[in-house]
Amino acid sequence: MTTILISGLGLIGSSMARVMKQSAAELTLLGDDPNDDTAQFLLDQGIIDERVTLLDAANRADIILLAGPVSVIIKQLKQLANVLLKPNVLVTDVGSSKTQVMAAAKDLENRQIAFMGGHPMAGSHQTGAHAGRKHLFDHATYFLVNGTQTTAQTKSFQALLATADLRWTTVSAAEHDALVSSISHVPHVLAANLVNTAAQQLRHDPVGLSAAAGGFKSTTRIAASDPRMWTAIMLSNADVISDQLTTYIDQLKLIQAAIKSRDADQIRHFFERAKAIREQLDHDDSRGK
Ligand SMILES: NC(=O)C1=CN([C@@H]2O[C@H](COP(=O)(O)OP(=O)(O)OC[C@H]3O[C@@H](n4cnc5c(N)ncnc54)[C@H](O)[C@@H]3O)[C@@H](O)[C@H]2O)C=CC1
Ligand SMILES: O=C(O)C(=O)Cc1ccc(O)cc1
Repeated sequence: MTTILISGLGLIGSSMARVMKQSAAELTLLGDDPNDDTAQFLLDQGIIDERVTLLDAANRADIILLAGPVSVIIKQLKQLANVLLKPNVLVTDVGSSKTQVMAAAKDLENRQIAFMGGHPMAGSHQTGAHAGRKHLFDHATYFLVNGTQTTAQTKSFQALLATADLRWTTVSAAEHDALVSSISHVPHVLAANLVNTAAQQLRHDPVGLSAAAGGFKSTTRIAASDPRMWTAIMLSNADVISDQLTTYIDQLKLIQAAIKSRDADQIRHFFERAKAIREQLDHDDSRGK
């Protein structure tokens, strides 16, 4: 019997619980979340077996999965370094940035407790346990950042998520944070900025945003994500995101200059390049790469 303790039972934590419940292993799933409705909902659904608090129940767990906001994960890693744990426990997380998380795990690792950084590259702009589902992570990339875990611990964690058919990808924390800044963190800033800027420009227009077609809506879907979660992500990867925004602003100025000077070749080249790359992404997805 394997005992798993998940702290943070929102979209990601509850979806991880749902996937693990389908695994072949005999599991006891302990869940920690300050939200009473969330915990009761997951107990009623049979998704968790028992509601606990992280620090009280930590010594019962074979695997501890931290799935709260990044700021909470960082605090919890420091707290876990001061409580009694099973000697072979694996502590892991799902946070959207990794450098600060790996640094926060150092005290735990110094106590010979295994930690492995993790990040599933699937989710939604929705939050909370009701939005969670067992197919949320199907075929997604799942980043792992090696800490002090053994190969056997990595394999037993991967086996718990086998039904999701994940693309396991091991990277360093710095590689992870640069890559994910490009494909997730900066796009979130841009989506929110598109919405805020359009709303500001259209504030006196009686039709305004209500006329938006699918393009505006699909480009900005993620602007409806949880502001508190995204503030924690921004703060945890601030230098990388800020540097990439500088590059982004430089690129924006180049296309602005091309539009202003009516440079049709440069404008067309700009769109041709993006179209080819974007179509390749769809092509790769459809082939399950
Ligand atoms: N939303 C997404 O699409 C993805 C999010 N992530 C990461 O997963 C983590 C969770 O995100 P979501 O599930 O989307 O957020 P969520 O808002 O749906 O869930 C977070 C949960 O953590 C709980 N929580 C807050 N403080 C806590 C504490 N002190 N102790 C225990 N639980 C606490 C909340 O009550 C809530 O149920 C974040 O670190 C996020 O960066 C990773 C991949 C995708
Ligand atoms: O809603 C979407 O499409 C996302 O991009 C979800 C997401 C949010 C945060 C992550 O760290 C990873 C994935």
